[in-house]
Amino acid sequence: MTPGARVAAAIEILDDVITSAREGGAAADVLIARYFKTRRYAGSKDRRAVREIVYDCIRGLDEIPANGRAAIMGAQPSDTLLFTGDGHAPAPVDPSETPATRGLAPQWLRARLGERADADLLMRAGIDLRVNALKAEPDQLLHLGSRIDGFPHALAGAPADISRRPEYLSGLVEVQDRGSQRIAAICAASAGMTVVDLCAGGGGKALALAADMRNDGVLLASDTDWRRLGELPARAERAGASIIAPIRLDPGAEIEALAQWRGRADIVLVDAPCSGTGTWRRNPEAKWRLTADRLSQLTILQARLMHVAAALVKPGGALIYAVCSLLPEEGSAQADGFDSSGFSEVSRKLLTPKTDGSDGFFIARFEKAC
Ligand SMILES: C[S@@+](CC[C@H](N)C(=O)[O-])C[C@H]1O[C@@H](n2cnc3c(N)ncnc32)[C@H](O)[C@@H]1O
Repeated sequence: MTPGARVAAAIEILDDVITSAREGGAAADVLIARYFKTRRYAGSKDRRAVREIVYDCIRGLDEIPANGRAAIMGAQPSDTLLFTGDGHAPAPVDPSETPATRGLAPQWLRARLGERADADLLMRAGIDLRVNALKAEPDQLLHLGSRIDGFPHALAGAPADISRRPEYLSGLVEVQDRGSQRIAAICAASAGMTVVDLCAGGGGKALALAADMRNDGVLLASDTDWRRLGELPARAERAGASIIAPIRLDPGAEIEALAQWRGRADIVLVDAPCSGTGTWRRNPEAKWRLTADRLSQLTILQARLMHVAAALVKPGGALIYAVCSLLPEEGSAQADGFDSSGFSEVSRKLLTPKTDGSDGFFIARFEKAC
């Protein structure tokens, strides 16, 4: 592909990314893969170059742009020189066209993030691994990454093809951001406990908890997204995690499904559904998908799930609340508003890409009086 053809391809993909962000469609990664599936003439260098243009545009613009051309004109003005109309290059710029504006995120979100609206939120992230303590020790796997101070199971800088490597396929390592590993550490699960991972999704944290429990005890992994939960058994098998019991929930009827565990859990993790503002390094277009309405629905759900979780904790047990968000309404305000009687907050932590090299997370631990 010529440089002009690459930019034209990026424009087409950006048009799709923009429509998809407006309509709640597929993520940018999926759209890029879909685009190239039907364009076999594009080599790996072309794909990489186009992908980079697309992501640089998404990272570099504040509000959702009018279209792909405006995105390139705003974020990569030098590429506008390739708008020549020759061959497969984009048509020349029309004087009526306005470039999109550069910036971190839409204005309303920047205002809510306040001082946390930092460029590091959108920097490219490396791949962190969690060494699966059920099967291996970090020192055996230093060829896959380097150790990170303060994260006993983590390796940083894993190769991009990690999911095809034998160490991954045989469950010695999981791909897991160090921030997620910190959440599991704050849970402090250990052998023999009863642990509930209330919002388990595909089980990333549940697998870390199973390793901390040394496969001894009861570990319930529940979620309302049955498809995501359905990924867990195969992942657990690969990791050798034998104590995870998936539980399908229906929204609004979580307590009923978990009734037999009321007041019995040593630890309940609420890895709550959230805006994902802490994961923009990996999904930068999420900044264009979030609306104030969606955010307020999420905060209502988060508060309700903390309430559900509180009912499951036994005297002397703990509730850990976590979100991959840096918005105060999903983090500190939720912790401040949690008023279940008998609980007291024992720690809270904000992880950010800038200070911790992790995705952005808010994590609070509450303990129930004995
Ligand atoms: C941040 S994700 C969890 C990620 C997961 N813990 C992991 O480590 O991979 C939040 C999850 O909450 C789930 N969720 C949404 N509403 C829920 C509800 N009412 N009860 C339980 N889980 C819910 C979503 O389906 C989603 O999987």
